[in-house]
Amino acid sequence: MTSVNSSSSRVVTASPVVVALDYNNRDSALAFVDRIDPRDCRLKVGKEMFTLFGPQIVRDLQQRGFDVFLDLKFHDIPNTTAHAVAAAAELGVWMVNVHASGGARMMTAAREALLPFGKEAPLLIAVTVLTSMEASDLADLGITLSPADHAERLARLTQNCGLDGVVCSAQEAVRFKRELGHGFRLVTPGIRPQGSEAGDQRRIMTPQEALSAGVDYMVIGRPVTQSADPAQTLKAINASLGKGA
Ligand SMILES: O=C(O)c1cc(=O)[nH]c(=O)n1[C@@H]1O[C@H](COP(=O)(O)O)[C@@H](O)[C@H]1O
Repeated sequence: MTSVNSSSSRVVTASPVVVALDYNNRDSALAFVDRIDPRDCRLKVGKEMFTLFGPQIVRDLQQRGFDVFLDLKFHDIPNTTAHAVAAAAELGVWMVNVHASGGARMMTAAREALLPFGKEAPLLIAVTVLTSMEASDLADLGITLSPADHAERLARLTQNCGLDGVVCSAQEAVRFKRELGHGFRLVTPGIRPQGSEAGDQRRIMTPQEALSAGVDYMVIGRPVTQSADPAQTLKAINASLGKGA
């Protein structure tokens, strides 16, 4: 089920897939994007591409009809973070994120910065514990909770600050949906379609497992970007989820 937003070329997709565009070459990134359909996924632009190519790469993707998740994981004093989030909203991105460990005042300032944008405001989510971190990394920071317990603590803080959801591990999805309610969005990396390489991801789930666990948006990078036929790979993932275009 798809519809085109009449005010722009933006296409609204029913797919929960967000393709991570991790490219260091603009032409390669756009060549990939031109092979896929905005009815089949949204796109994530992270620190590498945004640092190399700036806001124009976001506009280039939007002009092709894609919703963009601007994954810059802001973490700063409340005033600076609020202005950065407002700048992302000015750019018209679909989703933007901050680090929950920036604390309640920072997250509240970020949320309040989006109020003037009304219904046009991007979804505002927070990163809990990066999937690359394990208990010993948290212990180095003086945090004695397990990664899952610390992630839940940060997710609760995020919810109390009125944000829309969190980035977390798909392994935490069942617990978070139970504890935080259905409306609180969960965005998860570490998703691998059956038969694709895990690469450096450790605790992986298939798209179907992630959907069953309650994940709202699944970030998938290399299994799609390095596929010989990315459009077909995306269609197969969406079909496996019952979310075909
Ligand atoms: O914030 C992220 O997107 C992110 C958080 C995290 O904890 N783990 C993680 O893998 N990611 C990102 O998710 C994407 C996963 O890409 P693939 O491993 O290629 O599917 C990459 O852009 C990662 O930077």
